[in-house]
Amino acid sequence: MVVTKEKMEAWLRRILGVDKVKLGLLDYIARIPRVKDLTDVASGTPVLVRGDLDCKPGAKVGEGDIRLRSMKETLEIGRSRGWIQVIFGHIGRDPQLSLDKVCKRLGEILGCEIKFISDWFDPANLTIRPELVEAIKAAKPGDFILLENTRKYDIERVLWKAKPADIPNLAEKLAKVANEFAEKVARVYVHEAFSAGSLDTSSVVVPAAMDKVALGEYAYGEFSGPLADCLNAQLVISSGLKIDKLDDLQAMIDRGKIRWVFTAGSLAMGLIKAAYQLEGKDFCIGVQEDPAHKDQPYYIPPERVEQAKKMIAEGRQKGIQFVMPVDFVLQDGRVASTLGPQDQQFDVGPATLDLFEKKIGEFLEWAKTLNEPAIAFHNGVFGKFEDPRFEAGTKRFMAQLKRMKDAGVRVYVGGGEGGKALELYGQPDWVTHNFTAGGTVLNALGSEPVPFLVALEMAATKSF
Ligand SMILES: Nc1ncnc2c1ncn2[C@@H]1O[C@H](COP(=O)(O)OP(=O)(O)OP(=O)(O)O)[C@@H](O)[C@H]1O
Ligand SMILES: O=C(O)[C@H](O)COP(=O)(O)O
Repeated sequence: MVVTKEKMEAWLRRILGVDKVKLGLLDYIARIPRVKDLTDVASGTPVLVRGDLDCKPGAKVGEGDIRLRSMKETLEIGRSRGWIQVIFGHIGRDPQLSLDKVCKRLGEILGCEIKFISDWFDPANLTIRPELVEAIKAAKPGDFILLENTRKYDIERVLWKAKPADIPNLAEKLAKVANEFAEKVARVYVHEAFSAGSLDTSSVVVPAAMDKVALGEYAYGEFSGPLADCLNAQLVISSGLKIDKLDDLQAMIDRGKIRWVFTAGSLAMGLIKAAYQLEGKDFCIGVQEDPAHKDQPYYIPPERVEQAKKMIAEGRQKGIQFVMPVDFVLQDGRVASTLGPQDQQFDVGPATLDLFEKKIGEFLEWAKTLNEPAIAFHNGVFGKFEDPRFEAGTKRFMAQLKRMKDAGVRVYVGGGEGGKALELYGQPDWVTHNFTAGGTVLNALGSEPVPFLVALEMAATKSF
């Protein structure tokens, strides 16, 4: 389908959330076909696969390549059907980063040579280079081609900071890019990049021009299995650096199942301040509330404290327990239960961990009263854990995940930094499932839809 500028404007309004459609995660999953459903795509057909390539393969297969292995089932389905699969995707945020090592490792996983195209796009004319067109022509059924880092080209990143007012300017260029892919690369598109939650052109624009789209088997399995289960979590541990995770927490609470909220990390300071203010008192959160730090990721503006107050007040009325830190490790390593205006917290203190352990015990008692296993979702880290001075909170709490799992709770870790912490301080079997993505998981459970699901749903239902 050729995408006009007007169609692309409508498409971008949905992608950027200007036009909203109220769909839940399960609606998206029901409306998007799976790769298994593409039974009428003939052998020899080129198929674009948006891959989960953002990883650092270690010395041998199995090391640092879980995202590549997660694509195997989908790629094998395509190979068995004789498709010519053109895999593309990003690595990191630096446009200079190369996928050459990823290409080699993917070849090892699939047991074949993968043709690597290092320069496949002409950014001056927004066209696909002849090298790629020739490579597709020369490919045999079942072959794989892998394209260099999509973020090498500026057009991949134009939507990251786009505002609604930019849509008319961007629509023509992005329509051209989508049409180039459909004309010169493939008209069938498979998304097997569970972690690609950003507004990359490859995953949120290219599907617009495709005749057929589908979700890969791994992505489908993650959404319809563990993520669908997390929608019913009764306990959430919301931690990390940035206060905007409050929106996601609110969305989880609004779904109505949450009964216990544990919070830690720098974002918890906003909730602590809010809880004090609800009692007519105040609590200094140090530099995190100092407007001189307003450009820092840990800054908590007054409106976020107001938002937290409303969340706590309404939540308590519904019977939700909010469990918050009571002591902190400060910038110089001091442990304190209060902060001065120049202080910054970088970890929770030992009294907090004692409190959290006691409260997990209470949760487990409460969970025994349910007719089915309880569900817990853990996101983020309790402090700046990469620095050994501030790792104790994140490290010690990992044992509570195991404790819950051992007691029969289904325990999920939302990838990202929390997932890294589990790998560092725990064992994979301490939890029911550790997601291979952070941002996508929070989007799926939180306040904003997953951008690539919005794109795939529009492309599948031709509703734009
Ligand atoms: N006081 C703090 N509390 C929590 N994290 C902090 C703090 N200070 C610095 N950080 C750092 O911020 C990062 C975590 O931030 P954040 O939770 O926003 O990350 P994320 O990548 O979104 O994580 P996730 O994907 O698990 O949600 C970690 O690298 C952590 O070390
Ligand atoms: O590592 C990730 O979480 C994904 O590859 C997404 O990366 P991004 O946050 O750079 O879009």
